[in-house]
Amino acid sequence: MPNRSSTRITLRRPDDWHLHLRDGAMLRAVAPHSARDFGRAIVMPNLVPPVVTSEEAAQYRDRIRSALPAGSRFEPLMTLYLTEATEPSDVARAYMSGVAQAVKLYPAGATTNSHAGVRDLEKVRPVLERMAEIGMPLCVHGEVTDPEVDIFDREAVFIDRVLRPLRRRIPDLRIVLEHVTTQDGVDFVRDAPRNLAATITTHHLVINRNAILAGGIRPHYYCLPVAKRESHRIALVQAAVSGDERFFLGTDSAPHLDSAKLQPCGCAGVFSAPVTLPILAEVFAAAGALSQLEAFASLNGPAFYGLAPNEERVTLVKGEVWSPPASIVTDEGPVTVFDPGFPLHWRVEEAS
Ligand SMILES: NC(=O)N[C@@H](CC(=O)O)C(=O)O
Ligand SMILES: [Zn+2]
Ligand SMILES: [Zn+2]
Repeated sequence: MPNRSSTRITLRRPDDWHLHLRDGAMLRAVAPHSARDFGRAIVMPNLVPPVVTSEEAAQYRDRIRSALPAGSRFEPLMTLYLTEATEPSDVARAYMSGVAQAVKLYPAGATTNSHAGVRDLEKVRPVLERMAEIGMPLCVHGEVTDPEVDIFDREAVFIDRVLRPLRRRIPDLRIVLEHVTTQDGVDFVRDAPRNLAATITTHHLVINRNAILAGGIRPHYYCLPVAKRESHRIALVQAAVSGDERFFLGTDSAPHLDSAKLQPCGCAGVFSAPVTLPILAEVFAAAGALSQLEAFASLNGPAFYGLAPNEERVTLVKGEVWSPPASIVTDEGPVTVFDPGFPLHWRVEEAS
């Protein structure tokens, strides 16, 4: 058990329940960073073109495995990108055969590579009903795309316009509200039955919207859903450290080349995989809740997905302040690593 006052904590190896690994050169550059610290990850399907069918998911899983360091035991858990043409039978086959653990709902236009997503939820109702029957989770990017809705309100409006009606129509559907960013989202999950959960990212536990906009514009803090005001960040920290099994880590580590972020219209995404565990240790320690880190990062996620926690352990050690690399290199250029804006004392102890 993690010891509250100690300078070392040992946990079951954490998993990442929302991760973007991309493909090609980017995949090869980022996969080892997740594989070093995490046991498993739910891998997002928003490639170009997206990972829609069970066959595409199986092929993508092979490409991920080939990008892992030799001997790595990291396990990619695959998701299918829900389109209005998705076949219920293909989804069920992917789940039953273990090729995919979940289906991902992107409202068309809500985020990076979401244009092939869903415009009319009625069209995918047969898929969702089938998923409810077999217990397959639906991961949801929870933002409306209505341009009339203020970007800071898109999650709260999505909950009222889309999630509440969906819960009434298909109450048995298991849902993960991905990268929850608001008090509204936290309350919605807390008040719901146990078949609804939420992931919380590393960066939304650390930054509020000032990080993006105050004192100069900082594209590396721009992601979707966009960070909200401080009271929402505090609500997320409280949910994460509460031990409530419906909240668990999904880093949403979403690498983009610096050349794509640093544009007049830069893309959304924060790359946090290499620094997530040290940052989480700081956040949980500051909240006096190091003892809850294992529940958030290593236990609650597998419980929701019906999997056992990892047998392996990792140890985090508190010591001198250290500086993580500001960026990583890929064959196509650098990718900036999330800077939490505070010093890091914790490190993952290297296996001896
Ligand atoms: N979170 C982001 O800002 N971006 C993600 C997409 C997503 O998770 O919405 C990406 O793929 O870049
Ligand atoms: Zn998303
Ligand atoms: Zn994401």
